[in-house]
Amino acid sequence: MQAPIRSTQKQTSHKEKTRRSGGISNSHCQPVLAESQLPVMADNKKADPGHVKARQKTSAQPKQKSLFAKVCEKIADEQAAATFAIGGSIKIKEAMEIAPQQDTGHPDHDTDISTTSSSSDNESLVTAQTAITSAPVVIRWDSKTFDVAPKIILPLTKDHNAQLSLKDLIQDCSPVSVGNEGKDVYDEEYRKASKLDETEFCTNFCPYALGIIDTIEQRLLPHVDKTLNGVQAELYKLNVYSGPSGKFHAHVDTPREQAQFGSLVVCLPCAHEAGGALVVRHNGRKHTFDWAAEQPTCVQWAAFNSDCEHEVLEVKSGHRITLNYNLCVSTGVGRMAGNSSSMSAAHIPLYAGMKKLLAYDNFLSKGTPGKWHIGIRCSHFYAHAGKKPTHGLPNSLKGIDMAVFEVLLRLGLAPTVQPVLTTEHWHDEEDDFDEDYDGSDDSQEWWCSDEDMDDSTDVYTSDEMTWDRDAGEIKKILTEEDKKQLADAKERAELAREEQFSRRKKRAEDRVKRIREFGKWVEKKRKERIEWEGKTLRLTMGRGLHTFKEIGGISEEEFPMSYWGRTEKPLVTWLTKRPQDIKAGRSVAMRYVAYGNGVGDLGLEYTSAAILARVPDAELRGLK
Ligand SMILES: O=C(O)CCC(=O)C(=O)O
Ligand SMILES: [Fe+2]
Repeated sequence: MQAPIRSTQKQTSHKEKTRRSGGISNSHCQPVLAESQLPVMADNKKADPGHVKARQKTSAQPKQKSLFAKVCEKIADEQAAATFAIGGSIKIKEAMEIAPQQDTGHPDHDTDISTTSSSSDNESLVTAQTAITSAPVVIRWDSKTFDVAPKIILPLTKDHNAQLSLKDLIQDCSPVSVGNEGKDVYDEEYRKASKLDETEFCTNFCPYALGIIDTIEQRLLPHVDKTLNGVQAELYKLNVYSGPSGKFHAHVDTPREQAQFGSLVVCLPCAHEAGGALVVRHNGRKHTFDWAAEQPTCVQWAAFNSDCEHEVLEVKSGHRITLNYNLCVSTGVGRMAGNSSSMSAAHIPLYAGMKKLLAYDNFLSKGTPGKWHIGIRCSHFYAHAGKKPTHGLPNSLKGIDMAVFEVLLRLGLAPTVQPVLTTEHWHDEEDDFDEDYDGSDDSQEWWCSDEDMDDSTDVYTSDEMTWDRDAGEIKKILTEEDKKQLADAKERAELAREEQFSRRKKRAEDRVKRIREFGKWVEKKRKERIEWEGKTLRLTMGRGLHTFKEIGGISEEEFPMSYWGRTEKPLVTWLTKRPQDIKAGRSVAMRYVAYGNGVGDLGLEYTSAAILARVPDAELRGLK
């Protein structure tokens, strides 16, 4: 078991957790980057770099600024509107239509033909709709009482045995603990539920066969050629939330695998009369899946990106029985990100806007060519450390983040995903400041301390004798000549010491001067942050992703330096605003991991990540 990273982190109170919800409800099936929403793409002809170049001499700067602002705005809009949770409902084939041996879980495709009359010409129109239905769901499980594995078929029939099988199932489930600082704890205030682990039951229910996984793939991972990747749903629990008080407080799922991008909850057809809604929140939006009403005639499901906060509201009565799956990206026959020959990134509206922006030869023209980067803060959080060196990123980028990545890749900007370690620090562009500079004005003191000086001579003298350092002994009583030579040596050493001292002093003074100038620069930049080219604030970025390392009792400030080492400091023009919530979100994710839905896997945590892309200078972009 791994120790929680940054054990100094405080736990969030339940109240605090539940307070952090937004109130805006959004359509959960909105496609990412809908064409109609991007103003800069409206005219294909204008998106052509040649046209742009010809026209830009006259009023390029204001146009470029406004295009830049539009692209930034577009990314923000898309991040705000991107799909983070979807759901659906599948009717159970009428019990009477099912022969006893038909509990295979394979779907039936019913053709439902309806006829409507056209009012204008009396012609009949026939529409056919294929609806998938599910067979009743069968669960067999390890009994604590019987040798033979009992089974339950949902929905329950009215007969007495069926009711008994529900009672047996509930009895054989164990109370669910939560992971808190590496220990299993039962905290019914936080989570009241019971469960069977995946090794204790089996079922005929198959989310692939019912089209659920296809839907998830299209809606939550809508980015690349489908032949190169897929969604893998891994069943890991059966949960029962029973009335009157079954619930699960707001939390973020513990990432169990690095390729995990989401969670799928399937609510089985078993009556729970009221309550038990699943509420999923992301970026101030929320989506509620209230399944009580349609029980028990349907299988209902919800899938969401697992870094989104979610909770199960209190079940008032009955039993809410769910199957829980981890959703992982499977790379199939090749790497996912960017490896698709039939890649659709060029059709993502953001692509045209970015391309047009790059066509301005003075876009990002300040600073050293070849060092320009653009950066986009990811909309989701990612598990950044695991036992394996491979992280699963960029392959497991979620929804809108993957769409942005694909666009940059397609534009030849070689994007990378890097962890954002802190948003607090500002760094100088070129200077390599000492790690131990503490930022205070009296820091000059360190350079004149005695310990700091090297011994510049290997002879220590007194009036009468000499100490030979190598031989380790007093050599002889000194003659007058010796004394003179030693006095000269002492003088030379003194001079060398003074020279060294003033060299160091000068270096330190320069450094302090640069720090002060940098401080002023930071202030200036802070003031002009709104300006489009003023977005060069520096985040501490991890160079890359690491294998997991246990670190206990270390503060958040110490953590990046001691764990990630010296961090890279590219000059980044951010296309996303400095997000207020990134730091809070990241902390929240860490707290939730300490008290999340998994036990014993506290070594993993979420962090915020950013997509950085290097922008070649104009010549290499083919503009000069
Ligand atoms: O049952 C649900 O709706 C959600 C359960 C959940 O959040 C979990 O098991 O982590
Ligand atoms: Fe959860």
